[in-house]
Amino acid sequence: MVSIDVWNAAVDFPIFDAKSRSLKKAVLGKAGGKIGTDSKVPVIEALHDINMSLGEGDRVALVGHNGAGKSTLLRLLSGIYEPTRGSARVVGKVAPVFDLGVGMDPEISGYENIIIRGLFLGMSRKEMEKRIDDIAEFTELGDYLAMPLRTYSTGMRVRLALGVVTSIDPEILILDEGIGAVDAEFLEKARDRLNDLVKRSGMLVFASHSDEFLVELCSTAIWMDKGGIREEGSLRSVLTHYKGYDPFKNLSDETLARIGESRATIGSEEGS
Ligand SMILES: Nc1ncnc2c1ncn2[C@@H]1O[C@H](COP(=O)(O)OP(=O)(O)OP(=O)(O)O)[C@@H](O)[C@H]1O
Repeated sequence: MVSIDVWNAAVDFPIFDAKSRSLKKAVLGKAGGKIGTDSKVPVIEALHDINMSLGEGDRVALVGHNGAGKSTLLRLLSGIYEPTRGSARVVGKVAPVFDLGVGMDPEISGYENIIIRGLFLGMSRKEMEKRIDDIAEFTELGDYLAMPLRTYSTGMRVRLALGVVTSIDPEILILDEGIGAVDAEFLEKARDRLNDLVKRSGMLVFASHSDEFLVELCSTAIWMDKGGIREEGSLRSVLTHYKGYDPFKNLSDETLARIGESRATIGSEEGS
């Protein structure tokens, strides 16, 4: 069973080369965490007072303005950052997907990169070798897979990376929104694979600004604001409060049917 528990966690970034004199006059902007100037070195409070408890089957969306702390929280949950204060316990193997291109080498072939990227995401070489034909077919890259990655266009790299990411069996899948950058046509093709990936994984935490993606993949949401958790609950109600309107109302009938939602207002849920 997978689980993530976070108790009163905070993540600070001390900034050693900032001009603290001008910082003291600054007012708190809309984007970004609080910049503390009490100590000699200015400190960005990227996260504060984070408490959360996630379990098997959770599909959690992280939403919030630029600089609200979504990526920092994902890195905390992946074990890349240690909390400055408080603690975090993660049970399960984490596959962090922050940047589809991370872990790829321009000098080796597409085939070799498939294996390397799979290893980076916690798979074994044998497991990746079993999947390689399926990934190759999905990418539609043909003979290019034998060429060095540096000969690929950006879109071709994304196809390869998405092929690998959607082939793994993660216990805990941590996704940052880079995936939104993929072209629409290929995304349509990747959608079912992404959905299968999420179904196979024990837990998903996904930060994105794209409603379309969030409604496809997530059921609950956490709204991050200035480094803290402002609201948590069902995806539909949190998105409605965050956006000021119900984004589910704009979805096509086909999408609503696929995710098992109705066009009805969320009034009843609000009252519960
Ligand atoms: N490595 C770092 N060094 C210093 N400050 C950082 C670092 N990473 C993030 N921050 C700060 O932490 C705060 C939260 O940033 P974070 O990247 O987590 O936000 P986000 O919600 O993911 O934003 P976006 O939607 O723009 O990607 C911001 O104020 C940012 O300036």
